[in-house]
Amino acid sequence: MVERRKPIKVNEAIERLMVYSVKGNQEMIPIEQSYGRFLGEELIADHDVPLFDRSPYDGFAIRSRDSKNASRETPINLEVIGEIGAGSVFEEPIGEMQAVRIMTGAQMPEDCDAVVMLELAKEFEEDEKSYFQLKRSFHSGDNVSFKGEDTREGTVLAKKGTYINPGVVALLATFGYKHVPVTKKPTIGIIATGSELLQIDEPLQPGKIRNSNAYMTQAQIERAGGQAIYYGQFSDQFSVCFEQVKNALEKVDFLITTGGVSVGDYDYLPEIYEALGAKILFNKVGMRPGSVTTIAEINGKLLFGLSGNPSACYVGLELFVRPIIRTFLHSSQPFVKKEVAVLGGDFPKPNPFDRFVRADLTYQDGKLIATPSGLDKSNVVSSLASANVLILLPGGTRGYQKGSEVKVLLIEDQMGTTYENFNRK
Ligand SMILES: Nc1nc2c(c(=O)[nH]1)N[C@H]1C(S)=C(S)[C@@H](COP(=O)(O)OP(=O)(O)OC[C@H]3O[C@@H](n4cnc5c(N)ncnc54)[C@H](O)[C@@H]3O)O[C@H]1N2
Ligand code: MOO
Ligand SMILES: [Mg+2]
Repeated sequence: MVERRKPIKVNEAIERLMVYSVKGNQEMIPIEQSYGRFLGEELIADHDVPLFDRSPYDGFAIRSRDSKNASRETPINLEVIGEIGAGSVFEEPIGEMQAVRIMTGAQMPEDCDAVVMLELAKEFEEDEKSYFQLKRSFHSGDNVSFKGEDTREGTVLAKKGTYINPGVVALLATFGYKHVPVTKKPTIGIIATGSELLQIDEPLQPGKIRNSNAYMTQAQIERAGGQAIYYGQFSDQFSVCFEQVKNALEKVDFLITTGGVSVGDYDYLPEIYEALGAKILFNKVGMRPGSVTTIAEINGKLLFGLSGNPSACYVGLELFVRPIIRTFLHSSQPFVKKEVAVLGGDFPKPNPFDRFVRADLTYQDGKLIATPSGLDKSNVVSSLASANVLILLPGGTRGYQKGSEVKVLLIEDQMGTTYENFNRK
């Protein structure tokens, strides 16, 4: 008699799993390699930015009070006594009706408090001295970029666990991080099981398929911020797979297997968990695809038994492995971001389980439109390539019509969300 498994809800599965999430340690890496990593420490401004008042324009630094009476009818002439390019400092005193030619980014001379753009100054020479004519008055602070206006010393600019995007890289450079503290990537082993699997470069043979899951999961792990270690593909033999799983488990932070997790004659993963003495957290989830996703724990280490079916494997990884990777990286938003979209095509298939439909998200007239990206079967691989979201269709309905409001999971987004937001109905 085949084993009857009792499905649990997706959120219940996530909650059981997250009990075993762990957080990683820090390492220092060169800033050039920091893009796409996760901050290992809070980023706090240790000085004001800018550190000095500076000119935001090419122009003339003036003492605003000298311009008080300037107007179209009564223009004034200011003498230009020097010039400063960005990176230089003008230290001489500036007297009444005097100005300094100043370039964008240069530090304001101490005696000046406003900048006249070059376009407003009519320059001329007289008695070998330089002057410009000005036809309007300026207030103190006009056209000055002030010390600390960008950010103040002591401000927390990014939390530990923040995804390092190019903007964060700019901040790191601004504060002198030649080396950046990041969290070490978790190592995630991958083992593909299946006697039908061909190596990627083998010619096709009757009854056999190429192993796509191994490479797909490597890419997904990298997108999530982990370090994938591929341990190879193995035929459906208990002893071979058991040894591989046992050995790989010792070397990695988490282990993924694909295939062999259902109730078939050659699905050996359940026996392997038993032989290892691992605790099964769940072996059936009320979702499609990926209902067979099985997660076990041994000595605090998680073993992700993902389905062999490519789409089920893909969804299982995004829902269960990704938050574990992101939590390891100290992200406070480890879950896939959820948004509201309009369903771009009918989805008539009724389903008792929650369904995660591969879909393509586009923008039309200010709305997000999510359109299923191909055949919605768990063993399908072609609908994955153009999928940038998973449409979440709650179970227990007779299907969904085009135009319905649906929730979508943004699998290409890097910012993520909290469990509370992810779980919100
Ligand atoms: N009697 C039942 N049969 C099945 C059930 C069930 O509840 N009762 N569940 C079905 C569901 S749902 C899924 S999903 C699959 C899960 O199967 P397994 O996780 O055990 O995976 P396999 O049997 O090894 O393979 C399934 C499928 O995927 C292909 N595959 C496997 N590995 C790869 C790979 N690395 N790259 C590409 N494709 C792969 C494999 O050839 C099979 O076609 O079970 C259902 N059956
Ligand atoms: O795990 Mo299966 O994908 O529900 O078809
Ligand atoms: Mg199977």
